[in-house]
Order: sequence, then structure tokens, then C-alpha cells
Amino acid sequence: MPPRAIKTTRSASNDGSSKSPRSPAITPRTARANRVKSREARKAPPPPKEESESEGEGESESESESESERGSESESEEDVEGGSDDEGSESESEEEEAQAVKARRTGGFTDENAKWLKPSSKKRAEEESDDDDSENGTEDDSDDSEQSEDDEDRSEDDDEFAGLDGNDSEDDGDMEQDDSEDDSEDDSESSSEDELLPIERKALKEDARRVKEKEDARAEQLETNIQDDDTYHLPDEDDDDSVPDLSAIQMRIQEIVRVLKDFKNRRETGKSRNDYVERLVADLATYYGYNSFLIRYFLDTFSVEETMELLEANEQQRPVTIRTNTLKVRRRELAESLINRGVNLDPVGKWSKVGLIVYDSRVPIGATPEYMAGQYILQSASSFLPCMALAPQEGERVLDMAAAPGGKTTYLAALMRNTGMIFANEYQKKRLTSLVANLQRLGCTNAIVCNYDGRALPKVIGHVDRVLLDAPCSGTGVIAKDSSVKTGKSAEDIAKCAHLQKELLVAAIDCCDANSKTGGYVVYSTCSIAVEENEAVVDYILRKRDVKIVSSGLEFGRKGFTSYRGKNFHPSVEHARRFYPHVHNMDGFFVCKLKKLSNRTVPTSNDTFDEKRAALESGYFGGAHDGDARVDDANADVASEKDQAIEAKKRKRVPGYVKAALAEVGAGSAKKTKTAVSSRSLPPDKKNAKKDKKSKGKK
Ligand SMILES: C[S@@+](CC[C@H](N)C(=O)[O-])C[C@H]1O[C@@H](n2cnc3c(N)ncnc32)[C@H](O)[C@@H]1O
Repeated sequence: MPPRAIKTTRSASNDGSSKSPRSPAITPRTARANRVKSREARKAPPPPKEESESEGEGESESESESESERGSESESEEDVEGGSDDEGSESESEEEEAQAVKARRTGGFTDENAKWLKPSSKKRAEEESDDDDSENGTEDDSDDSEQSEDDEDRSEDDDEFAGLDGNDSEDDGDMEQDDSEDDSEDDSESSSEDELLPIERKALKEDARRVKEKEDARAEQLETNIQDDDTYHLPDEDDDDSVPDLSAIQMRIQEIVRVLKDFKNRRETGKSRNDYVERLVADLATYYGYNSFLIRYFLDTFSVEETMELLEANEQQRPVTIRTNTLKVRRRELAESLINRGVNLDPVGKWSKVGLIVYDSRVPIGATPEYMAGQYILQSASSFLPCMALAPQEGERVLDMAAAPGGKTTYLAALMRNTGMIFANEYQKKRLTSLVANLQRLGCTNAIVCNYDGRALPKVIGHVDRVLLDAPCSGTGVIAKDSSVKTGKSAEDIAKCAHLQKELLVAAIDCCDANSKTGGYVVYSTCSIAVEENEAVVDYILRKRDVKIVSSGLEFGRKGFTSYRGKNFHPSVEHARRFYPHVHNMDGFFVCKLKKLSNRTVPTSNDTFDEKRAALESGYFGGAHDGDARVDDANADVASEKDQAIEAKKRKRVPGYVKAALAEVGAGSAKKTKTAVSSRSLPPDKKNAKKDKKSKGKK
């Protein structure tokens, strides 16, 4: 039978996110929003399938995992089976069938990734908002460069309101007239009125009163907007504990964002930027249900507009994606089988040959015969990326250091066509069951499951050709999946994760054989968007081991940060890739590929000379607290005592590349500059203490 067209009964456009069979999670924000009376009336009824599925997912993901245990996957059987049961009950209308036939005739994979990569165009707030154009005007501003457009929107809105104002007064007049007419009608008892029952007359009056009330409210809002056009008066802190008025908070958020965009002209005299930002932090935290730490963190990492986009994207579920297990079936064959079962799907995009996006399905996608037979696995699209970056070769020895539930291990096995050997390690015993189950279901016969703390592995398995470290993390990239992250993560949690991640990455590098004929690569990934867990970790490893960052070969994704809040990272960190829910409509992810240059446990290779010198010139060694942090980190390393001794010796010497680089930038003697660097890097209080000590000594 010739392969049939894949485009089928999809009734909506290919933008993925809002058409996904997964429901939006019931987040604190949406739950609260439901309580806001003014919104209730406007809310579209949710699709019937939503509740059960999001609950299922929530349950499976809120398993008592500490942040260091958090998995980014939804491959476990429970997750999957919670999936699409209700979809099975969806009745098929004739119209749908007709559309299906039509779509089938059009034929073939569409592979239009661009469409799918865009998050759903309509933002939730917009969907929920009423027809108030002033709100829409502001929220439509998703682009950083849209300041002027925003202003345009504003003025249009204002015009529209101005029109309304005029109408309003007319309406008011009419209203009053109506009222008086009503009254006079009541008095004169016209013939039609005569026919009305008293209760009907009362209802008519009530209707008229409501219309008037609505018009008054609009007029009032218009006035507010006109006032706000120039400056926005920041209201005093809410200090009552009553249920927050989300509509008011939403309006205030918009106003504050508007002020921050043109602070000079729009701020209230006497209020600082910080006053506005702090209010914004509090309002966003209330509106979206986060702790203020995380909101502040996002605002420190992204622009205000981008933070808002991220927060909105976190309110929507990502599209459901599956990965074809090419050990058992080709994607086209799988797609055909699933289409025959009533699954509406498409390829995820040109960048993947194995991924399919599932729009909706008449059968539970985690319980089809094809699923049971291991022809596919439910896997988030961003989880494909680290495996693609690692690109394991047939016959190699590969280590997957943190493997459960096995989404990536099974992909590695498929890429290696079940040849060579994969060490699939998982530290948590209880997670081994899902790992083993997935390996068995998908028919991976080249994997050995082991149960070690990843940090101990260099002593256990020695050298392999490639290592994947999909590290345990804070999960700040997968908030749409696990809303507990919104309130459950603190700066301390992120610091703890970062510490473990550094130790695991040192071990990952030590397990990798720099002399491998085909490999010598390590891929580091997380489902966090926190810089401390990503760029800071790979920047650290550049100083700890003889490695360099290389291109991951991934076609898309944003560059890694080379500086963050006053800290400079090694310039090559830009080769790392960041993926975001609001940009790529994927789970937030970080992927970095490293090439091991030698098996030494200290970074001595000449290959890194240029990068280091460039880094030095760009202030890599000169950041305020950076210098200290680097030395502290070095002491906290898990390297052997011997390595540490070698390193201490090295630190006493001024390395050649430092001398050369310093000479090049015209600094005095290396010794002098070194002292200068170390004292510059002391925090002010320590500097003063040092001064005090000196002057005391002199006395
Ligand atoms: C992000 S999840 C891995 C997801 C997996 N790679 C996949 O694609 O299915 C991180 C895993 O690291 C495990 N883990 C936590 N601490 C570890 C350690 N010290 N050594 C090894 N694994 C650890 C967690 O239990 C968790 O299963």
C-alpha cells in the first residue's frame, strides 16, 4: 500500500500550541482567574478532556522528587496513559470527515517547522480579556522593538476611547432619556407596555440599568486611560489580605510595563525605576502565581517584554510530540498507522527526521498497539536536541550519566542502531524501573543499566567515546509541565543544583577518552534556563579540564550568554544553545557540546591558548567577584589531591599565556598585575579590612 498523506483532519492551523490535545495546566493564575467574576462571563468553555489529563501529568511529575532528581521527561507509562483517554470519546462529525478526506488528498508531510516553532499567536491574557481594545493594544506588543508601535496602538486606543467618550456622553444622554422615557412610559402606560407583565417591565428596566452601568464603566476607564497617557501614578502597596483583583493587577502590570518603556516621560515624579520594578515583581508574582525570587530572576535575565512572553508561554502546554523508534519502524510507516487510528499529526519540523507532533487523537496516544510495540515514545521535542548534538556513532562506547526514564538513552540506542554499548546510569533506584521498561519496550539491546552516583563513575567504568550528561536541574525551563517550580525554587536551590552539576560535569569529562578515534565528546544539557546551571557550569569546566566548547550542530536555538549580571564567561560559551518556550514553543533547554583535548585533569593544552588570551583581554579574569570565585571553585573541586597539588603549583607560576596576553595589552609586570587583579576582585568590605590591617601594622 502506498504511504498515505499525513495531513489529515486537523481543523486548525499548524501553530501547534493551542491545538495540542494537552490541556493548559490548572495553574494558580488560571484557578484564581476563574474566580474573578468579571472574567467568568467571558471565558470560553474548556475542552472536556483537559482536566483529567493535566491532573495525570501533575501527579506523575510531582512525584516526591527533589530538584536534583527532577526529570524533564514525560515518557513514563503513567504520564502517557494519563494522556488522551478523553480524546477517544470525541465524536467524529461529518464535517470533520469531509475535511479529513480533503486533507488526505492534499497529501504528504508538510514539514513546516517555522509555523510550529512559533508559540500560539494569541496570548492567553488576550483570550481572556474582554473587547477592550486598550488592553489588546498593549498585550499585542510581543516584539522588543515595538515601542513605537505600542505608542501607536495607544494613540489608536485613545482615539477609539475618545470616540467612545463622545458616544458615551451621547449614550448617557440617550440613557437618561431612555430612563425618563421609561418613566414616562410607565406613567402614560402605552399600549405595548400595557401588555407587559409587571415582572417583564421590571426586567426591561433592569436591562436598561445594566446597559447604563456598562457605559458608565467604559467612560470611567476612558478617563483613567487619558490620565495615564502621560504619567502613571503608582498606587500604594496593597496591604489587605483579601482576594486579589486580577483584572486590576493585569491593568497595573500593563501600565508599569508602559512606564518602564519610556521611563523619563511617563514616570511619576519622585518614583524611582526600582519602585516600579518592585511593584511589577509583586504584581507578576500574584498574577501568575510565582514566588518573587523567580520573577526577579526572569527580569534580571530578560527584558520586561520578554519576561512577560515567557510567563505567558509557561501558562500554555507545549505541543505533544512523539519520537519514532527507528529501531522498529520508519516515521512514515508509523505516521500511517497512527493516522489510520484517528491520530492527527505532522512532522515536528525539518530539523528532526524522527519527531511527530500530535494535534489530537481519537485514541489514547500512550496506549496504542504501536506504542505498546515500542514503535514510538512520548518525548518533548527539546529532549531530542542533546542526543542530536552528541551524535553517537555505531560501535562506540557511550555513557548516559543521568538516564532515567530513558528518553534520551533510547534515542542514543537508535542513533547507534543498537551497536556498540551504552552505559545507562541512574542514581535513583526508584527511577530504574521506568528506565528499564522503556529500554525493553523500545528494544534497545546495546544498553547496560547501572546505578551509581554519577560522580563516582570515572572510577567505575573508565573511558568511553562519548558522554551525555542530561543533568538534574531546577526545572525552570519546564514550568508549563510542572507548575510547582513557580513557588518551589529559591536562589539556594539553584546554587545547590549548580554545585552538583559542576561535580557531575567534571566526572563526565573524566569518563571521556580524549584519544577516542571517533569521539572524545561530552554533551551537557539541562531543562533549566538559569545561567548558574548552564553557562556558569560550562565556563567552570573550561577552567577545570582540558576541553573546549564546540558547535553543537543544532540548526536553531539562541546563543549561550557570554556575560550575565556583571560576570563574563569564556567567549566560546556562545556556542552553547538555549531553547525557550516563548521563542521555540519547546521546553526551556540548554545544550552545550564539549570536545576533550587531552586526558589531563588540568587545562594545559595549547589548543585553548588563544581562547584564554582572548578571554583575558575581554576581562575574563578581571570581573569583580569573578577572580575570587574562580579560585574558590578550584579549591572546591573533586579532583584528586595530586591534581590539586599540580594545580596549586601552576597557580604560583604565572602561566605563559597570561604573560603573553598581559604583554600584549601593555600591562606592567605579570606579578604586579596579578596582585592588582586579586585585590580588585575583593569585595569592598574585604578590601577595607585589608587596608585596616595594613595601617594597623604600620602603627
Ligand atoms: C533530567 S533527568 C534525566 C532525564 C533523562 N536523561 C531522559 O532523557 O529521560 C536527571 C536524572 O538525574 C538523576 N540524578 C540525580 N542525581 C544524580 C547523580 N548524582 N548521579 C546520576 N544521576 C543523578 C535523577 O534521578 C534524574 O533521573
